Amino acid sequence: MPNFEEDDFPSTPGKFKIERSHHLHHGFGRQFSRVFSSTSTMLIWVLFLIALTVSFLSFQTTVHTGRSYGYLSWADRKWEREVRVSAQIQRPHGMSVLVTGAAGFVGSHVALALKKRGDGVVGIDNFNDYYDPSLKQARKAMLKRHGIMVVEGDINDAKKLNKLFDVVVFTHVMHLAAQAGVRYAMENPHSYVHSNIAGLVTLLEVCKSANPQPSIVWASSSSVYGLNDQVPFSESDRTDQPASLYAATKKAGEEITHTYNHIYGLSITGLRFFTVYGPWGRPDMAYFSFTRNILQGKPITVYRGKDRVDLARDFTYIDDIVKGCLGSLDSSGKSTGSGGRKRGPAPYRIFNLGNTSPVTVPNLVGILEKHLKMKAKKHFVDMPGNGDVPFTHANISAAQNEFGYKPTTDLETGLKKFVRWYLSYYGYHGKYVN
Ligand SMILES: O=C(O)[C@H]1O[C@H](OP(=O)(O)OP(=O)(O)OC[C@H]2O[C@@H](n3ccc(=O)[nH]c3=O)[C@H](O)[C@@H]2O)[C@H](O)[C@@H](O)[C@H]1O
Repeated sequence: MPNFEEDDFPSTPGKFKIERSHHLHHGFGRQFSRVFSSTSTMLIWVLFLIALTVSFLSFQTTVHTGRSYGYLSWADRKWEREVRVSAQIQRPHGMSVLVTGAAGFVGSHVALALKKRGDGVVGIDNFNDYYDPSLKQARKAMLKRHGIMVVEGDINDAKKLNKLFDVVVFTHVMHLAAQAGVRYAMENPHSYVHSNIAGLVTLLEVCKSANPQPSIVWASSSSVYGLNDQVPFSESDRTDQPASLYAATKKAGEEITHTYNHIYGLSITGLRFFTVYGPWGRPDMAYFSFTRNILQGKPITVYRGKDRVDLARDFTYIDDIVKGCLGSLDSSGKSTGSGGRKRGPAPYRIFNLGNTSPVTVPNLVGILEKHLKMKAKKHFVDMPGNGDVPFTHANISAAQNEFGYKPTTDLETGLKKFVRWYLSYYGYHGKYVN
């Protein structure tokens, strides 16, 4: 691994540098004022020290980026070669795609689908421990077997992102790295700001300065509809009443990407995913944790809405979502800017990617019981006021018209595939399941 793989980076940009120079100047300043009485001598020494500090810092930067003086270690070269190979396009008119969150659920599926059809793919993921990182490592290993490299790094790390853009001319960015989960936002609000706001801005800054600029497709969320009660949810419906901080950060993402489209000419497509599920899924989601608990004989908590009305979700199978992502990339149109300047208007699009047939949570449990051949121990509780919404239901006609999006997997079929994967992945033979 080259050094920059292990580098720390400030999550508040500039903070580290400011403190460092402050310390240097004050500490040395006090010492020298004792030694030199003449003001002019001291001034010369101060100037000399500033020059020395500046040249030292620029040398450090050179060593880290390996750019300005042609310095490149063997490890850097090997890493760059791996990145280039992973990004190689293997079909006519193919694309080279940077997939953020590539070790995540949707990211790993999209990366694989792109690679399989001959596109170049490089992934980046911070492998955080929001849920079991070993599942992320397993997805990474699976991608590696298919020739896809996943770089370990955070989207707040502009240096690492710039390095990737130096090595590869990315035509597209599929931005799926995010802090997911609706209810966890009450526990750890800052992680949502860190990834979904600050990380997004860092990524957009890098993309806007890239030459040529890539087209960007990114994951928004059905949760932006919040308390909207128009059914089914259309892209033109109200999205200014979020029910969770997660939803609010995704909505903010839609506004932020709009400004980058408007000012810099970046081509932007936001996809509002509706409760995506399937093999290699996220352990924090209901269908996944219910499966685990049912198999372990543990109770599950089923939330109920006002007046004991069942909650419902427009559960959408991963393969349908992948088709929607690829369709969005293929139809995204080009960014128009270069060198950080807009040259003309670029596409700005938002699409729902749902299944168009909501299913209640008790029905979801019933399907799982059938596939697992086991009964769930259900505890019904009133929906806590923690960001949940009573139902979701997508109108998908915009995506259908634009790139032929048409989901084909119902919940019964999709959960059967999920259960098969779950049992095989966790080696379940009637014993303890992790
Ligand atoms: O579409 C999205 O944009 C979001 O989809 C997903 O959120 P949700 O639709 O809330 O999925 P999920 O947690 O599986 O709960 C499903 C149902 O089970 C109910 N639920 C949940 C947990 C529980 O213990 N009991 C329960 O009844 C719960 O009340 C709900 O009715 C993603 O996680 C999120 O990251 C985001 O992408």
